[in-house]
Amino acid sequence: MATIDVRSVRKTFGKLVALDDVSFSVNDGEFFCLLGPSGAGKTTTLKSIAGLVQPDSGEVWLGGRDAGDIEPNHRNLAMCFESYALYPQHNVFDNMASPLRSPVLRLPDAEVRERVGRTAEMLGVGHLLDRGVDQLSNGQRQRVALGRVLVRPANAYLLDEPLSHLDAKLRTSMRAELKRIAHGELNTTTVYVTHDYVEALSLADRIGVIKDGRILQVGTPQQVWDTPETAFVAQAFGKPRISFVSGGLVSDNGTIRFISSDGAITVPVPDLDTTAAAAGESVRIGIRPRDLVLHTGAGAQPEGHERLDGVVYVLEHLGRQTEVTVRIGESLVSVVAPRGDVGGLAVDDKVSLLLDPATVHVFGDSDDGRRLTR
Ligand SMILES: Nc1ncnc2c1ncn2[C@@H]1O[C@H](COP(=O)(O)OP(=O)(O)OP(=O)(O)O)[C@@H](O)[C@H]1O
Repeated sequence: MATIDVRSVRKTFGKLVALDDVSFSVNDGEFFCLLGPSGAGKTTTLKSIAGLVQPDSGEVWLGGRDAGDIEPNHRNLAMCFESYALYPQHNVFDNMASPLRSPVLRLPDAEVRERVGRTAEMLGVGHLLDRGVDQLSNGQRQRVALGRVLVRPANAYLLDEPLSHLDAKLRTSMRAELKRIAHGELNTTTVYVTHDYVEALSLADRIGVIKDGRILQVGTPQQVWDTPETAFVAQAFGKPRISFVSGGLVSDNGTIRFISSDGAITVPVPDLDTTAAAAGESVRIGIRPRDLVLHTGAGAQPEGHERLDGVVYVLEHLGRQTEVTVRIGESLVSVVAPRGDVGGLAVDDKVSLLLDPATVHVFGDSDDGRRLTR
């Protein structure tokens, strides 16, 4: 069983705490994405699993065995780190075959041919095996580099931003292929490091969100999107980003409402976790731009929706849609609207936003503020 258990791992470099009590488990065959900003500790976590970094404390278990007892080159993990190079003087076949011919594996020629052929087909470079790597496009080169990792028989793959050097278009197409491979032919435990939330949402079975060396949340893409545990996790997903408004909770005839600090925004909070928060508490609410509807006067207001009145602050066209940032009192709240709906709009025009209170996220009033809605 190629399970990976990271248990309370702490790693410091001098005074810097790179990993602070990091724990998570990856199931056999699972595709696990570690998502976080630069410097969060993603690579250090991967290197701790690989045995290339020695934790100060805590343990890594592989397949139910304490990896502290297993030398790094006996852990049977295939890794690809951000900066990998191909051998420019060799063709695609030899580049992909080299890990299999290494002293650790030394597979027989027939098996090398079979594995390289199969992996190259899987990555769409089967027709390029005889080609020199200096005659490949960037995207083809990236596939070959990934192929060098995936060709190896391994208990798990550790992939560190394997698509980061590709331009946006190639990234999107490689992401789609990786998704197909990860959930089809690959079927091997994988830890995939990225700072790109779209990559994590589209590839992962589960995502671990890491910041400042701490795991903030582990969950399926649906879970981290629907019920982010902290304000930081909420703003790590989605573009445009979730809008935050600070204020407090008040009791109003038995229901709890949120009121912004300047009193300009007030919405009921039907899903408040009353064991965690009560009236009088300072909080911030998060509203995702796609959970709002822009209302410009025409048409009836849907039942159960709150209406927030404001003025257009910024209009930004995103192809067929437009991000409209609306100023409501002192708060800025974004909404994404079909471009056709904003045709005549200009800065300072009066608009309303319609909001279903069930979509409002409530957090404690700081970046680390915990989720207070169920
Ligand atoms: N060998 C080292 N010596 C000193 N500090 C290090 C070392 N390796 C990592 N760090 C520091 O530890 C922290 C975590 O680094 P790490 O490379 O794990 O982050 P990351 O999330 O992978 O970032 P990025 O996305 O930029 O690669 C950073 O502050 C980094 O500067």
